[in-house]
Amino acid sequence: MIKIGVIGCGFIGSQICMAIDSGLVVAELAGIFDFSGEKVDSVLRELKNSSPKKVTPEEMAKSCDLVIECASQEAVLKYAPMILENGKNMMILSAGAFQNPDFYAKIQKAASNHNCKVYLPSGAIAGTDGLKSAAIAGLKSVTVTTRKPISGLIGSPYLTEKKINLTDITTPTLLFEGKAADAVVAFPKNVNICATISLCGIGFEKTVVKIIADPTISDNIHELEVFGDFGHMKMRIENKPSPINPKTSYLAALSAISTLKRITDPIQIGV
Ligand SMILES: NC(=O)C1=CN([C@@H]2O[C@H](COP(=O)(O)OP(=O)(O)OC[C@H]3O[C@@H](n4cnc5c(N)ncnc54)[C@H](OP(=O)(O)O)[C@@H]3O)[C@@H](O)[C@H]2O)C=CC1
Ligand SMILES: O=C([O-])CC(=O)C(=O)O
Repeated sequence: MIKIGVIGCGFIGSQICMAIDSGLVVAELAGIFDFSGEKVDSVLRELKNSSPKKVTPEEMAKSCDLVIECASQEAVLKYAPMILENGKNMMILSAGAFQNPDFYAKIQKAASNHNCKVYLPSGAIAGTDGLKSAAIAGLKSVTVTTRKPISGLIGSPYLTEKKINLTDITTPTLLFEGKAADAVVAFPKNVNICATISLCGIGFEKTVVKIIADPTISDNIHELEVFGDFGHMKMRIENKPSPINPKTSYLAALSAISTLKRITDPIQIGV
């Protein structure tokens, strides 16, 4: 059975651990890690059938077959090269780390040299299948518009930098419009989806991102609009936020679990 290590025991990490523990994903939960010992202990208390070890990412890189990052872009930068150089596969949720082209190239080289795979789930969006197919023929434009309630945007570095006080916002307000490369740095915990879209489509420099703070909604709403030789595509998704981390949509955790099932299931269905 494939041995899994999980870095990050917040919303997505805990959902992944529970999916393995319940048998929904047939794998061994071998190791878990988080900055916070309390979050690790909280996951351990929930588990009924698994007894993962509390280990460091360095130890996971030796003892696990697949390490799942569901922590932060910093965690990807810090641990992904080392894990791949140990010949271990990875799943990465904090896809915004790939906005740095040198880092992307480093990861590509490490995975290729060590014969391992890096899986990026579609996360909190839909439409990556169509976008990837459309990109083969050439794309004219890709635009992502993200609307989040105030609670889902708190703490973003861009707000501090621009001295934007979210409590002053009483109507839907465009906070950011620019390229995906800047969006994933300005809102590192909010628009990792834009990194995934960039990688499937026309890249971080050409993908246009709009981020709207909307005090009138309770869902995380993402819209994708693509023009290209294939035609025109529109996708809109209204995501329920996680009850424990309102920045993150429930679908992001489900997508990670679905990707894990695709990796571990002997029968592959669909894309
Ligand atoms: N690809 C996609 O579509 C999506 C990606 N995401 C991204 O996935 C990641 C996980 O999301 P979620 O579970 O909701 O996040 P949470 O904040 O709920 O959990 C992340 C946990 O990882 C910890 N952590 C962060 N950095 C490190 C590190 N370097 N080493 C060890 N632990 C670390 C955090 O600690 P602390 O709180 O102390 O920082 C926290 O306990 C985030 O980066 C998020 O932005 C989320 C939604 C969609
Ligand atoms: O979960 C979401 O709605 C999107 C998100 O936070 C991200 O892409 O980082």
